[in-house]
Amino acid sequence: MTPFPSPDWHAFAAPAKLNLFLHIVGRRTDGYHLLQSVFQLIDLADTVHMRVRADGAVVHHNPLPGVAAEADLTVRAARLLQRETGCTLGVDLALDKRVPMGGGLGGGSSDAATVLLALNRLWGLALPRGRLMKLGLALGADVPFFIFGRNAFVEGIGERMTPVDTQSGWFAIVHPPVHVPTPAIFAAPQLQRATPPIRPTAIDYATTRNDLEPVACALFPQVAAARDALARIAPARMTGSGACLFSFSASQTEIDCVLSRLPDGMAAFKAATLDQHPLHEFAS
Ligand SMILES: C[C@@](CO)(OP(=O)(O)O)[C@H](O)COP(=O)(O)OP(=O)(O)OC[C@H]1O[C@@H](n2ccc(N)nc2=O)[C@H](O)[C@@H]1O
Ligand SMILES: Nc1ncnc2c1ncn2[C@@H]1O[C@H](COP(=O)(O)OP(=O)(O)O)[C@@H](O)[C@H]1O
Repeated sequence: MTPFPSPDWHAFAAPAKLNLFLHIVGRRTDGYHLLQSVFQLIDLADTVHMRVRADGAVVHHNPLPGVAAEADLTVRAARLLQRETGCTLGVDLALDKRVPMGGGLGGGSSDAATVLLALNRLWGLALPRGRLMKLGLALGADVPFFIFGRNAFVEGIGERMTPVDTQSGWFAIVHPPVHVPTPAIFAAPQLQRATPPIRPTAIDYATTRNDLEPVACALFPQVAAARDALARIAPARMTGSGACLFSFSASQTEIDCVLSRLPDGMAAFKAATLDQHPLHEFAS
């Protein structure tokens, strides 16, 4: 449902992602960690509502609790695009937030990517996809993936992409009641930082893992408890730097069964794989 039912407003999806595995394979001289990961788009999505303004203003109509309008990645993405292109148009923004924040599901990055892709069209900029991806990296390491718009083997800090075919299916996603700060996970002395690099490949759950998971579980008992609860029922893995955990199956019935067996009161939901970002055609 659009909060602003008017023909001038347009609604765009911003899907979440899961990291099917995440290996830390090294560190850059600036301290940022080099990763290898398969990023999977899922059908859980925010909706970003936008209306073009002629006066150049960027106005956020419903800021998120705890995130000032100017700090919101949607506003930052629109302003970055104005600076880079000299575009004199502006935009009204409103968000239907469905992707849990700080869950390792990339919701904020996806909102930013959707703004870049949609304004590329609404402002008539026609920037190539590669240029939008470079711009996006300045907003967050996950943004280039969403602009790339296909499931991918991702390297570097998130800027190198190889498309991969992933298996279609369903996820049970458990959301422990804790905010995991990404910097604390990357700064932990016990983090495994030298996993041998692998070649871009289809996901093999048996030979891959999330290197950030043992650290998040050690520092945040709620993550460990949720992982253990899910792992008692089905294979469980953390996404990103946490806090969410997931389990995959090609069978929706099996995932419904997993969800029904979780302990009462544990926040969890179902999501399906996506093959492609809904706005993939907005850049070429
Ligand atoms: C690990 C991932 C996988 O998708 O996790 P999620 O954010 O989805 O959980 C991302 O790459 C997260 O990247 P990004 O979202 O940019 O991380 P930020 O919160 O900006 O990073 C906070 C801090 O973590 C450290 N950091 C982050 C990413 C990285 N590749 N190496 C790092 O060392 C840096 O110290 C950075 O200042
Ligand atoms: N539009 C947005 N949606 C979500 N978070 C945002 C947004 N803009 C800025 N943020 C900030 O980014 C942080 C990380 O958000 P999110 O992308 O949801 O998590 P993660 O990086 O764990 O996947 C939030 O805690 C919030 O402070």
